[in-house]
Amino acid sequence: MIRSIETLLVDVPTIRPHKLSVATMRTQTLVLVRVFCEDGIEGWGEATTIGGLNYGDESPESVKANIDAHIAPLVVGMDARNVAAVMATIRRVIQGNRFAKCAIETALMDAQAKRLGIPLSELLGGRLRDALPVAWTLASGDTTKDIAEAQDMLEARRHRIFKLKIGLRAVADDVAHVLAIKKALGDGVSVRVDVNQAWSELEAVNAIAALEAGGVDLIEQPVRAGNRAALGRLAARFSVPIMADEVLHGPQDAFELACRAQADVFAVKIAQSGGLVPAREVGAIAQLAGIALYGGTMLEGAVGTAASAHVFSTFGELAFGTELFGPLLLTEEILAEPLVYKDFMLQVPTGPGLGIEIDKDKLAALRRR
Ligand SMILES: O=C(O)C[C@H]1C=CC(=O)O1
Ligand SMILES: [Mn+2]
Repeated sequence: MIRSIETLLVDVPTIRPHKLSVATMRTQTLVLVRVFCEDGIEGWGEATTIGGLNYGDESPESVKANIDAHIAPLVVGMDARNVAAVMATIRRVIQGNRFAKCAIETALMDAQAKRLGIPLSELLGGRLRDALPVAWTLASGDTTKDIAEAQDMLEARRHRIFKLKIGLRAVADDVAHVLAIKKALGDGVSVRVDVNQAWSELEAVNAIAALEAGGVDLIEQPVRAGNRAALGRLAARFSVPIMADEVLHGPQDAFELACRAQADVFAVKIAQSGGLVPAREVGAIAQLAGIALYGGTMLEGAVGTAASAHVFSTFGELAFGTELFGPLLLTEEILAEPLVYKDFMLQVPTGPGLGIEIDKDKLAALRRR
């Protein structure tokens, strides 16, 4: 039985300012959810977003308030061992709130997998890989600093895929910034851009032509999420793959984008999808439609990152790798044993549940009062 649900906000400074077209992050607010079950087992989930309400339509505070006031009272007392039934009730009764739903589903699945003594990935059909390629995002706002940062990552064998955050400056300046980085890093390194919806279709046409010619190998959400037709026209026009991110809020969007061939690649995010099972469904739709997969992040900490890793480990095809570097952007570690990043990959945890152990003293010291 689900005995109680606790929600925590944890503000952690980032290692440097992280500049997106929609926000400059200096701290990240982790939204953590802990489900206590009658049998003594507890599960953890996460509903972290980016930049308050700058990125998505749920904020850390709204997630906490809505879980505390609406979701927890709905499910306390239900059978914790029947995760599907609990989630079906939540999805029937609660509108929207995809991040909150994801955190609850993660915590319930963490608890259930611990109960069964298996890694969470095995509740989702089973893993096909034990390690995932991990991109790093260059977003210091400064070309020279970004190049130096990328070179350090290459040398440390931590990342060899780089995603550049653009869309804040004039288009020509952004293009020059990207091409300078691509030139400095060379052919063996994958350079991609994430525009976070900042361009008009016309700006996108001109910029993508230059980026494609310069060897950039992926263009993420160049135009606003509401303009799916423009995304589809860009996907048809260019050979460099166009990736859907903000437009993709779960299986229904995945289905519609796939039907209209409006993206070449899906950035699958567990929270944006509304949970771990819906994220698996987004992956299944992509695979049926011949759309390539990328494992995305909302810059979650260790809990959401581990949960994402379990989901992405079940994907048969993951052509563009992942960007599960969230914990590495933070100045504080909240796990007793950090997640393992080595040889350009994140190791998918192998222990029961999420396979992580929270440092509770650390959390107690960091949580918002
Ligand atoms: O993809 C996004 O839009 C959000 C996020 C992912 C990596 C990063 O730096 O920001
Ligand atoms: Mn993105």
